[in-house]
Amino acid sequence: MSPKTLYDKIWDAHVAHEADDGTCLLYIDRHLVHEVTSPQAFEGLRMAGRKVHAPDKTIAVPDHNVPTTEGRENPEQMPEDSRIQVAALDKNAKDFGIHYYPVSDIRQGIVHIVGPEQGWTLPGMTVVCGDSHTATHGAFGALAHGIGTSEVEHVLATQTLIQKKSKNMKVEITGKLQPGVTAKDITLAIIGETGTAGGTGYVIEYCGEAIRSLSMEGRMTVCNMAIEGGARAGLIAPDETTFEYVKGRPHAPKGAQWEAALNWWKTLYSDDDAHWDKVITLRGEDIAPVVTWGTSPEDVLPITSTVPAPEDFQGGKVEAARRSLDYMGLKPGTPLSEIEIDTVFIGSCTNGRIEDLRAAAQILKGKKIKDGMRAMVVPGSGLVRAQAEEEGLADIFKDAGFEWRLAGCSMCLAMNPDQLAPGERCAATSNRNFEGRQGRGGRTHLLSPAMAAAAAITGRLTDVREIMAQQPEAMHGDA
Ligand SMILES: CC(C)[C@H](C(=O)O)[C@@H](O)C(=O)O
Ligand code: SF4
Repeated sequence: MSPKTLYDKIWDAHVAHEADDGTCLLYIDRHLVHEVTSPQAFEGLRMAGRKVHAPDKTIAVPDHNVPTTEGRENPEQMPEDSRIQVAALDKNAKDFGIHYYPVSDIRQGIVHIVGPEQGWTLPGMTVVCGDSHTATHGAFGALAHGIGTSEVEHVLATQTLIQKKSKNMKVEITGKLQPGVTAKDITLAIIGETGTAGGTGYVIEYCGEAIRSLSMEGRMTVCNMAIEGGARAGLIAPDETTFEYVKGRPHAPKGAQWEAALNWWKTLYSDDDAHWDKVITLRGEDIAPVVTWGTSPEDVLPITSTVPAPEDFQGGKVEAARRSLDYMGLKPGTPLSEIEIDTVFIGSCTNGRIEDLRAAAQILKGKKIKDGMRAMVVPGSGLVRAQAEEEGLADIFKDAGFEWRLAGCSMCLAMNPDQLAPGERCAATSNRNFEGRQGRGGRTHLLSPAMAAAAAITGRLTDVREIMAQQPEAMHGDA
């Protein structure tokens, strides 16, 4: 048998039919659904008089539009278009008999946090959702990617998807990370290296010692941004860390089925002599805590750098940088650590998990946010929120001056009441920083939860290691 990559193995295990031109019909194991990209798909089924083919493999949760303040069960809290989408999901979930976590359910949250948390996402699966950050689930060694609304309808109706195979790309992060450097810094640093188009046409497998040593939360952060690097999906081969995380989750296999699943999962790795179409290697030791300065995730630099000048770039990027700097209101040569911010957002499917909250709280413990700062923590799910309360993290945030919100996409995108006003500048743990992403005229700097916490304290983009130096015990933490 010829050697295969992990992607090849999962792909081959799911091909139901292959046409002469290489187009395949793939079987889909899990279909995640949210309120924004599903209404027309369900409407299509209704019009055709069809059912959902595999309701037991279809999981829905409202997340993008929902307010994150108390009392949100009251539909009056939402603008009309959001209210219509959430009400449609409520009705569709009931009418079509799919799994559903309404806002009143403690398990509600961002779809990419809920899926893994509930054990819906498992190694070796194909996972799709009408959402580009479905890549997150690749952290389990699942082939996971976003689909469009017409494909949502196709998967609902048939539990299959028409796909062409992508090429194989390996991104290896060798060695160990320096203190203060996190999964978010890794994933931003990779995009800084490859650009937002570097992964176009590929499925990326992340590997190497620095990736292996990440928790599942960290691995999800890395895979979450595969799409920002242009890739179809990101993958990490499952290992003991994965199995440990999955074991005992509500929808994970149990007993003899667990043993059988584990036997298969242990075969899910890229063979030594597998063929790679593209390989990128970074040294873990070389990665610094980073922030973005522009309006693309590839506009990333170590926090110790200065704002670049358009002339530092070549080709089309010169004009793009000029426009970015103009929109961001930044002057070339300004130290990044002198950029003042007025808003801090900790949350999103990139960094809204328990470990992210722990990392931020570790920096904030016993400290206050800068006067006048608007700072919010939006846990990725109701269960993350409950756990953070139990661990005392919520109190650390609240004592520091943060708002402690209910779960949802929130300020990651401006589709709900949590938005930036024009000209406001936000340190955000989310994954996109394009113009208007967090509100019209809003300015976004992407960074890790620990870096966001540091910025909240000082009121400017800040090297988290400065704060860590004042609290020596943190230097040895894994945050
Ligand atoms: C609304 C949804 C379709 C969108 C996506 O696909 O990514 C959103 O989640 C985002 O992050 O921009
Ligand atoms: S948290 Fe942000 S990136 Fe993630 S699904 Fe929601 S809007 Fe998209």
